[in-house]
Amino acid sequence: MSALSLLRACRGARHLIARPSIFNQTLIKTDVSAKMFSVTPAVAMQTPEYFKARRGPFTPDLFHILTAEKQGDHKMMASTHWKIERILAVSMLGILPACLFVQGPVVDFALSMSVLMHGFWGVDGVCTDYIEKFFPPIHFIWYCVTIAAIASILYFNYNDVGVTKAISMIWKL
Ligand code: HEM
Repeated sequence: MSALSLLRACRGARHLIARPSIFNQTLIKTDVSAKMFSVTPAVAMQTPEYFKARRGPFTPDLFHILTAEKQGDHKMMASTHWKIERILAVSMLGILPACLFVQGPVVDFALSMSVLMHGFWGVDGVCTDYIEKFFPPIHFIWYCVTIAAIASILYFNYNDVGVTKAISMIWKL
């Protein structure tokens, strides 16, 4: 019964697609309401400069000069970086379940590095998109945290049971 009602509702909505004039009217209405509720230039001017979206061109700061960013001297194309991130994410689909069945130094290393690098790039992107503007040293802090995490996990893998064994030990508790 409910399926029938849904079909009827869809049939009723078909005229919306068949009659573009409906959309024109909607557009006109939207335009009117946009004018009614639009922010007046006086109010817009009150928005502090600091909170406005940055569109560039950017003045390179020390961090970008050191990393040769934004000077036409990129070490890697952004698209190549994007592809590497996705290849890693897809390979994690195999690495994570593999840890359930195989344990040892190779899997320990693969699991640690893939999760760390994936997490690093993920949070780094979040920092660039949302935090850097309000707190510029965030990348420096995040790099330090990541280096410390990599050093700690490698130390644990070489000098202790390794991450896969540790996870299975915790699981057995
Ligand atoms: C097999 C497991 C996983 C797969 C296939 C996967 C896949 C992905 C993909 C494709 C993205 C990019 C999304 C986008 O750009 O819109 C992403 C983002 C992210 N992932 Fe994973 N991921 C996995 C596990 C993990 C784990 C274990 C962590 C934690 C260390 C993690 C942390 C993140 C973070 C922080 C982001 C960025 C989120 C954002 O941009 O809002 N992921 N993941």
